[in-house]
Amino acid sequence: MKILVDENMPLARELFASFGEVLARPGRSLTADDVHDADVLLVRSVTRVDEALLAGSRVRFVGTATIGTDHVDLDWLRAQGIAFASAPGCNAMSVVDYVSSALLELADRHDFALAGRRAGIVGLGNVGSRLQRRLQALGLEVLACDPPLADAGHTGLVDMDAIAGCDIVSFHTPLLRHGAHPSFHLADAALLARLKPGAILLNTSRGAVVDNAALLSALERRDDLHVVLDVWEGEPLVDRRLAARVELATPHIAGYSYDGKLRGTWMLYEALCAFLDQPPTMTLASLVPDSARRVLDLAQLAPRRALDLVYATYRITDDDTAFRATLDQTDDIRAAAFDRLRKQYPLRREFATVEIVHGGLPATRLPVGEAAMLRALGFPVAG
Ligand SMILES: NC(=O)c1ccc[n+]([C@@H]2O[C@H](COP(=O)([O-])OP(=O)(O)OC[C@H]3O[C@@H](n4cnc5c(N)ncnc54)[C@H](O)[C@@H]3O)[C@@H](O)[C@H]2O)c1
Ligand SMILES: O=C(O)[C@H](O)[C@H](O)COP(=O)(O)O
Repeated sequence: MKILVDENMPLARELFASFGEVLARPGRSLTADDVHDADVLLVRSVTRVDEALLAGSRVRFVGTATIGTDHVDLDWLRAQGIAFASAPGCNAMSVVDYVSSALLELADRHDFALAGRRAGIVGLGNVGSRLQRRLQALGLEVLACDPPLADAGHTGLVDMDAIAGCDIVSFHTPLLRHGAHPSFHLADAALLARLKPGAILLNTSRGAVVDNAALLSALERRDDLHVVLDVWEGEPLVDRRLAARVELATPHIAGYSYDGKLRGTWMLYEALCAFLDQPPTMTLASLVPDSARRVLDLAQLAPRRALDLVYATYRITDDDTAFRATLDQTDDIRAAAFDRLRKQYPLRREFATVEIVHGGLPATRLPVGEAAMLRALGFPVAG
């Protein structure tokens, strides 16, 4: 059996070699020629999977090691009887860690407290629901808008009018161009105009959920919005005028924790085992190498504010700085740099996996306030 995988998928050889020959290729430039004699195709979000790629090929199973599936023509796969699997929730905590870091950074920069602010989450699925819990733990009031969930009878949700009036608005919907609740350009000129002065807008979903041209024109007219963008219309080529006006700009790496990427590959391994009716012979925990272990030593941190605790683990400003350094290059070089930053992304562990110690020893009997702060941020603290 021939298994073609995106080269940006950690531990794919280790996981799939028992099924057959594993070939790794750059996902963005995969062609029908690369794919035609593969039996299994495993991609990430940068490969458009449709009739043009697969017609006439041997592929019987397609997996995407991502949450989003907007790059896959699911109807066509279904019509062809090609099995499909994605990785729902694989990197949701990574996005929550990213958004937490962004908000703590902006609160520090502009000297305001997050507690007591009102956050509006658009899309209360795997990411949104986990983010809701994190923000509530940090003392924010959280409203959520999710019309498909409301249609299904979920209560306590609000509409976009209520979201527009929040201090923080964060998008976590799939990119849907059709259907009852399309999300394409959900943040359009009208919604952007309704955001209150000082509002924080974050998009970590898909670039086109926010109308990028409308956002640029809003930011050219008003300087009272704080914007954090991880996803962009036209990736890998980003509008640099927009990037220049955004406070934190990153190259689609919110979900790029090591845990999130590995979990994505793992979920496809489980799905392929089920498809082939074979029991899994490995465990996810056994795949994490010792070199990926990350320790946060509280004795080496002073002061120990929430931002310091987070930055000892993940510093969003490093991603922002590295991305901005590429923006004055020619279009070709910038687009290549967007993909290179993602391919060579430094190892980042999710807060929940970091070992908390004090002076090298397991951290027991932490001051109550400190333990509560660590817990609210998602670090593994007992109690
Ligand atoms: N930047 C990144 O690295 C990164 C990482 C993970 C996910 N994502 C993106 O974030 C999206 C959300 O991830 P998820 O795991 O929470 O997905 P999910 O499918 O678990 O949840 C999406 C939620 O959005 C809701 N929704 C759908 N249309 C809506 C609309 N028009 N308005 C409001 N809500 C709507 C759905 O009902 C669902 O509850 C993914 O589809 C993916 O595109 C990006
Ligand atoms: O949908 C997802 O899971 C995320 O957007 C994911 O982080 C995308 O990463 P990529 O597939 O582009 O490597």
